[in-house]
Amino acid sequence: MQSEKEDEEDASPEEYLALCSFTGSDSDQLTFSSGDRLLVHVKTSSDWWWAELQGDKGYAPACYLRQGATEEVEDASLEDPWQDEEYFGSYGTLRLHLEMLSDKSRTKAYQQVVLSNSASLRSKVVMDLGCGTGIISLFCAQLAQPSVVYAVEASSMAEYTRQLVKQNGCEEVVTVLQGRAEEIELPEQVDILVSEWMGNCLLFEFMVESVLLARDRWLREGGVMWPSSAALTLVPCQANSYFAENMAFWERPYGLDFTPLQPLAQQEFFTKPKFSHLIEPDDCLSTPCDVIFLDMYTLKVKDLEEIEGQFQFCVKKSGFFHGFTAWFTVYFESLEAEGAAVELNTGPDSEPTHWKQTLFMLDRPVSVNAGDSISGSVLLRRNPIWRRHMTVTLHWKINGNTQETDNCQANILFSLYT
Ligand SMILES: N=C(N)NCC[C@H]1O[C@@H](n2cnc3c(N)ncnc32)[C@H](O)[C@@H]1O
Repeated sequence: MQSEKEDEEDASPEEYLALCSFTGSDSDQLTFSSGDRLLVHVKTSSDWWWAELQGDKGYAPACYLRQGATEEVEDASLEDPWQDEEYFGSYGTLRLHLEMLSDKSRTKAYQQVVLSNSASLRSKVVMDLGCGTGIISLFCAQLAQPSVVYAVEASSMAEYTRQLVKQNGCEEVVTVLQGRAEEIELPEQVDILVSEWMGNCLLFEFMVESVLLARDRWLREGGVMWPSSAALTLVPCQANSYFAENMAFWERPYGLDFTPLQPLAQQEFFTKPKFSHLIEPDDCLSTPCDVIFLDMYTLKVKDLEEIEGQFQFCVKKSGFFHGFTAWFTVYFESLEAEGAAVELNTGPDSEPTHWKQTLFMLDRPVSVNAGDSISGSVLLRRNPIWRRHMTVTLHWKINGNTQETDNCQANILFSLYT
């Protein structure tokens, strides 16, 4: 591999600054510290570059590198690391709100939460964080009798939300406040903090940070968080059609041999997550398992920097191990002592949601047999500069139960940003 890269290397490599430390997870990945200056020889893909540090060469994650001198990094901090203009700009138009409102599983789950707790919501003070068009606040006013709902929305959608509240006769109960939840002032503490904050792989967008800051500032002692907890679920899976469409395709297109393009296809298509993947239950090679659990009462903002979960899967049927699929479930505890929780499960056994699932492909498929074990860990690491982004690193190892399965292991790193 190194020799291939060497003859691809351009004459004038570019100098990049490491914005944070990275530990390479196998022989062809570089390890470097924040502040190191790397020479980038080949930008092999949008996510991985072939670089050099003090004579060592290997792949480096592009999102960790920034071109130019140190003062540029200070400039980076002057740029908005939350990219709020773009982020809240996107929520100022209807496209994303239409997608969320059209998602019946998601929206009806919140409606069910309000409905099944309507008696206990009487006279309560509610905060709907990131209310968007105000749908959850309108459910509260329509299906229960809270004393007030503070509907907080940072984007320009807030002015329309006010109109919707009036249009639906809820202005007595619902007060719309435009601003970031962590910056606005409320006249009182709240009994319930409800929010629909989940992004791809649960955490992408990191709106959850705003929810935690608002919890610490506005949720009264003994108040309720909706969702109350969240779980990220993982399963090793086959992805035959995705693999066929993006890799096998190059075997004999129109009777020609295009296989020299397969390494390019692997880099271009399989080194980034596939959002909105719909896994068939049959594609699961094992029983899915929750690898990360978040308690919304105890979770702290600093915990979000790195969240790690372990897994151990027993392969239940032979097939091709193409990758891992991830999804999440959030739970809404009942306001009544013995009441049943409501859950919103975005996995393959539930009605599809707009999040669907996320597929992480291996560099190359491994054939596995029933009884083999796939163990390892998943690490969600928040981007130290771009605060709505994160990387997902999957370390995995196969212990074959039979001679046929070659015992192998690898680590794959993915960057989650649009
Ligand atoms: N992944 C999601 N559920 N995104 C929903 C995001 C909704 O919450 C709004 N929002 C996100 N963060 C905040 C915040 N800190 N303060 C107020 N509104 C917010 C955003 O404008 C959009 O209407």
